[in-house]
Amino acid sequence: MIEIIQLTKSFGRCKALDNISLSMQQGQAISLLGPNGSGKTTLIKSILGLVIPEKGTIRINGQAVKKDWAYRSNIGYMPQIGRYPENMTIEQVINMIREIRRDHTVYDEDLLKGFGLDKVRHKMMRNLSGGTRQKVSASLAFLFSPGIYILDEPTAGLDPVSSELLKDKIAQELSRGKLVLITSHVLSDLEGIASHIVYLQDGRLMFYKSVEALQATTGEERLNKVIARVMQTELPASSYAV
Ligand SMILES: Nc1ncnc2c1ncn2[C@@H]1O[C@H](COP(=O)(O)OP(=O)(O)OP(=O)(O)O)[C@@H](O)[C@H]1O
Repeated sequence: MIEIIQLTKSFGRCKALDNISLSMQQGQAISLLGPNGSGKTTLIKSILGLVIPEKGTIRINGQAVKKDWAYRSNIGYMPQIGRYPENMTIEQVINMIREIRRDHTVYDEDLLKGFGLDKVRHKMMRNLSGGTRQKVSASLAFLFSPGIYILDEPTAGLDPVSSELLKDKIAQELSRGKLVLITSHVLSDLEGIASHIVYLQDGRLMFYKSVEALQATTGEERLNKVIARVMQTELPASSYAV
């Protein structure tokens, strides 16, 4: 469970997050949406402790995250752009991460094998295509079966078959009661996965609602139509809440 209470983060005069409060539960797939620069990555990085907010509280499973980084071992993070030592092979990178996470002895290698990375494990990271690099990032995020997944544009650069494989894996983890926080500008990629939508704009929370509720109020079925309809409508302040 992730609780965010009155979170504010500024970069100079730019308020990247403005008094954000959210509560996300296990078994939910929360899709973080909003235009470029609306604060999505800043919110994700705040949860991961990679950005330090000037105000507010973040609690993971009831524990405030300030200064205690142990909580991060329960989060599988797939960054927008994965950065790895370029002179290492895929296998060396995976082994290095396994070594860092020595506490784990059981691995979820579904994606690693499904993407066929075991067959190209001797390839140098510097020689990988963008999509293969994404596959490495996805495989690492899922390797330790965490309780929480934070996936930043996970399907960007993946071919359709790999994208479906990843979506199936996300659905499987959701059925096991995991919490998934996911950003994507491709709404069709979130179809059938997202249970809730968080919409940010200029660092502010515009709304946080279940997909079911949004479908009911807009009368639309498909996610891109739902969001388009919501954005056309002037939302009253009362509908911003969960
Ligand atoms: N390290 C930083 N230094 C200065 N400004 C930053 C920094 N990181 C983010 N910002 C600013 O904070 C705002 C929110 O950025 P953020 O990356 O969170 O947006 P986003 O919603 O993830 O965008 P995108 O959809 O393009 O990935 C932007 O105005 C951005 O320029």
